[in-house]
Amino acid sequence: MDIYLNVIKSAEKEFVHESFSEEQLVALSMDMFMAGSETTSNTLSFCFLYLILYPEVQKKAQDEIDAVVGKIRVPSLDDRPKLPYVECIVLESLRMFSGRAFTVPHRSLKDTYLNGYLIPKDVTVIANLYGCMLEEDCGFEEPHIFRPERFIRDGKISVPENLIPFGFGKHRCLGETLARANVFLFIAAMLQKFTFCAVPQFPATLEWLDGVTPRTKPFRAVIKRR
Ligand code: HEM
Repeated sequence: MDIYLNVIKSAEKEFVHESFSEEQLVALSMDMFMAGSETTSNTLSFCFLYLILYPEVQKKAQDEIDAVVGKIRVPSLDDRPKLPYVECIVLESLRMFSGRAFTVPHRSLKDTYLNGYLIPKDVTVIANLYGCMLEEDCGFEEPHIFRPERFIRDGKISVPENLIPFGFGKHRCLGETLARANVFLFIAAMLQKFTFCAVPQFPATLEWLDGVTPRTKPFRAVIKRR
């Protein structure tokens, strides 16, 4: 923001591209809020829906948080390397959210061959994230099961190359670091203090809604203080 404002101010002194204007800055700020808030909150909705449906995952994360952080101080980003299971819940939640989506549309700038297929100039190109992360033969074993352990190999976190919840290439999501940190802190802080349980009269289902980004259908939970 500061850099952008400085560039606008310097326009009086030197040539600056016309797209640097206050109007453009407002539009960009809106883009950041829209791209950042809905995606992060919908990832968290999928996360908590799955945690209710998979209580054993929740218990394992709580055991890890209790052992590393304890119950008094709030988890911080410094705890991240010591909470690999929570980190894997973040990855699995991103897979479940983004795996129900497509990337934003792009345009091919010139005739391009990809795996022998011609993609002509000026064609709209959209990557199918569902095909990469949730479809039956996408490379993840039993892709519809919420299984954070799938990312642990020989005791270490190992991320397969088709886990691409933030897209890939030049226009890969620029908010990835912020989003992953936020989702991690939210999950760790919530599970440290609360347990999320299903409500027998209103069983949660994996039905979801399409929109700008995918979201869960509203569901109920009993939240118990630990
Ligand atoms: C869990 C959270 C998030 C997910 C899953 C996510 C996912 C994505 C995906 C899939 C794309 C499209 C990439 C492509 O077309 O190849 C994208 C683009 C983008 N994201 Fe995110 N995003 C998240 C959070 C954020 C946050 C927090 C911000 C900003 C603070 C943000 C800003 C953007 C912007 C500006 C683009 C367009 C990038 C470009 O076209 O160059 N995102 N995001």
